[in-house]
Amino acid sequence: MSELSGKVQTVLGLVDPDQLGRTMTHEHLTMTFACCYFPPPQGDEAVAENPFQMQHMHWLRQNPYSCHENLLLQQEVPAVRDELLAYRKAGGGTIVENTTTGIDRDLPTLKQLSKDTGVHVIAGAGYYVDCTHTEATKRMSVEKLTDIIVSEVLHRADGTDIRCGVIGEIGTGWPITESERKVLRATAHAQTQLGCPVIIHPGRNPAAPAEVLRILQEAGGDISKTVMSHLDRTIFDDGELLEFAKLGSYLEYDLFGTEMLDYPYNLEVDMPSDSQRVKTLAFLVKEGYGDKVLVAHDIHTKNRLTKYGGHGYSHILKNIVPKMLMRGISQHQVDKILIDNPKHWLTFK
Ligand SMILES: CC(=O)NCCS(=O)(=O)O
Repeated sequence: MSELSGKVQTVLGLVDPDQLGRTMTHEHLTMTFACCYFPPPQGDEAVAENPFQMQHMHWLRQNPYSCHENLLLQQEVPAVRDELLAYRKAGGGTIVENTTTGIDRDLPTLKQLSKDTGVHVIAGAGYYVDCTHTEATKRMSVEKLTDIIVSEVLHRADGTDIRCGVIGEIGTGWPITESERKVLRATAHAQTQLGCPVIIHPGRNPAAPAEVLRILQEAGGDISKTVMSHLDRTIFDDGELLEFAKLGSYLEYDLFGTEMLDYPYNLEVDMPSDSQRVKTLAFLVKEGYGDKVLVAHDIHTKNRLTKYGGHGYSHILKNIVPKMLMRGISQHQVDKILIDNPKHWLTFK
């Protein structure tokens, strides 16, 4: 049995799973999203250049990816530190920080933030989507990728003495590219060796989540210890959602706080409101999937920080939990979603 077995690995070391408390399973504390810049609507170029003014906040909420500066969350460490202190005060205990290679993972900063605030932070191993893979990454064999991912969890990552506690978010697009397929196979092989949690960013197509699980399963991955992220912008039909849920992964609704009319990466998508997200959680609980649901905000742009009038990392604890209770999700079930399910997922086998 490895020293990781039965434990959770944070950036400050191993902890007992019961220490985690309320956990957001998909956040970013420092990263760049420059890879996913989307040009502003015609005529809005001037706003995009200088958007951090009161009168532009609505524009920024509707067009978060159309302003270069908004994509540089790594410039906001002091604000994020304040947010984490507020998160603790609101009853939060742990954050899974999903920044992987390709979007500027910064482990020393994560370690310092955890030390400064007392929030447990769990870092992610592996690679984001294809457009962030370097030529060297694209040339690697599955075996080489597996060795790197295993080493980021078992030994250290990015030349630091810090170890990752989950694999992911592993980025995939739609269709899934050859390089992303290799990373998925490496993820499954590493998970087999380590017995560790895995978390996936699927492409923006309803078929994408199941296809990712198929690739992982074929490579020996443990689907019951895998989280499918971003379901709120990926699967919309209740029947399709139940079909997907049957495959056995965790079901993550992690865009709480994001309300926008036109989702630029796929205009077919109608981004749900927070009320609609809560309704879907209640549906999944009623259908017997209460042990599989996870929630988060996936903060990855500046405008979502409270400093800029955003909802911040405490939005779920402060605003969504009361709404869940109001819509008939029991306190016991809320505790499962916030405490028990993350704990079981994050504990090494
Ligand atoms: C950082 C990240 O991957 N966020 C997801 C954004 S998306 O629009 O839901 O794909």
